[in-house]
Amino acid sequence: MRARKLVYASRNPSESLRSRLAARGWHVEVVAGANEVRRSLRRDVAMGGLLDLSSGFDPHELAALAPSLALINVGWVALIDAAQRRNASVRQLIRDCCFDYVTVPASDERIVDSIGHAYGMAVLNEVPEEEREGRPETGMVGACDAMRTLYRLIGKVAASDVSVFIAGESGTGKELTALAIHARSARRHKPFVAVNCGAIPAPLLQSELFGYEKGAFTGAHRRKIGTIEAANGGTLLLDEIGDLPLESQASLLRFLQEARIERLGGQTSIAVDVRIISATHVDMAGAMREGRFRPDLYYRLGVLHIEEPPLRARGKDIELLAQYTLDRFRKEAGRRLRGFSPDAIAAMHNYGWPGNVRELINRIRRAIVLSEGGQITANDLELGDYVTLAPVSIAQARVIAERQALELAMLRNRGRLSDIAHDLNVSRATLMRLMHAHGIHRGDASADLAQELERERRAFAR
Ligand SMILES: Nc1ncnc2c1ncn2[C@@H]1O[C@H](COP(=O)(O)OP(=O)(O)OP(=O)(O)O)[C@@H](O)[C@H]1O
Repeated sequence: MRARKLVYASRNPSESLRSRLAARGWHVEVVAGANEVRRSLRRDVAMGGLLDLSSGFDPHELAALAPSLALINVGWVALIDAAQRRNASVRQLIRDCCFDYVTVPASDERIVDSIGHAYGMAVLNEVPEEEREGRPETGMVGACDAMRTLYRLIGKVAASDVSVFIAGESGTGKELTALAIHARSARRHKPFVAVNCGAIPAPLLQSELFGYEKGAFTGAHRRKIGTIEAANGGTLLLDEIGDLPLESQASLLRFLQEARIERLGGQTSIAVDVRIISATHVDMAGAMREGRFRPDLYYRLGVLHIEEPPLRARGKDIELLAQYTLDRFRKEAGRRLRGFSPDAIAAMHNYGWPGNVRELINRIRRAIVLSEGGQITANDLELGDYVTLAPVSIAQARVIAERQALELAMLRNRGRLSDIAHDLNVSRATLMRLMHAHGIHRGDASADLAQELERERRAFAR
């Protein structure tokens, strides 16, 4: 059994209570002031806390105690006298921070029992490390099948040096995945440089990517190294690659073929060794069909293809991510927050998360600051309308289930048409019809292109 530590904050500690606690296996530390309380608490393990308000803490001292009382890993019990029970600020403090209170005089036995329960609740708040973190070394949280597949893929991809294409809806974690690949690759001690191709005006993109020499154009007062050169030896993430203007696509393709760049206004070509990872939420098949993206560049960029799962397809991971976000930002609340109410959990599962993990983080951070109770509710997340699913007819339920099955099979099989069809036990023609009916384009893209990609990959390998 692990040692249970108890911080006993009192101006007048009771000897008999101390010995009763010791007899029940508690390692008791007696402290008198807010600073001592803070120093004796740990954040990484569950602990018990006994706050003897009846021994006389003034309001100023209570305010100083607030950050310690807000720690989620400490199960606090307050001791108060009858008069304090009528005091509004004491009542508020107990409601916000304590699992229980005992009105004194009371038997030592009663107090020790209450501390045991509070500690038990604090233990429940501990999320097992492996479950909470998913992949601690990548900063990625998630334990669902789709995320486990992603971790495996990241491991494999990191071991090779070919270019990687990451597709996925906005906010699903494409940049985080790129970072994880870099961090686990042989290039990890060299730079990781990210450039958002969609955010830089087209006329400036060439000089941003390739750099320029002094005097290359009006205003070029000194030489500037471009992002490709800045990433030399390391990894370059071309984010929102689907928005890359055609002019830059030609220059990028040339660089990929020759592994050399020329700064604007420069005379010499410079050898650059970078690994390219590109990412987009754009439907690339559509972009190529409409002539907005060069297929030859796409094949070069996408030797390996990763599909980032949308948050709505991650099941229980939604709760893991929510808890992780709350733990990360809870200090912004300035008071104790004891997790999510059941209606908040239900709403998080019912909602479709168009903005994916980024939206989840934003909603929770806003709720941490604005919520007033001890728990974050569906209304705090502005998801009050999603607590119960609107009644659905059998026909609607079929459509929802069908789409879900399609999305999951596409993730499992990374867009390979014949495998998806096999998985779902339908013909390829039926699969195409279903995808069309559900307006699923990305899978369409990866499906058709995966085959061409595979051909290209083989051609490169030869
Ligand atoms: N699995 C995860 N675990 C923890 N945090 C995550 C996870 N996935 C994404 N995030 C967080 O969500 C936010 C959005 O992630 P990121 O920027 O990587 O998404 P993206 O797909 O690149 O977005 P966009 O398409 O808008 O560029 C970031 O704050 C990131 O840290």
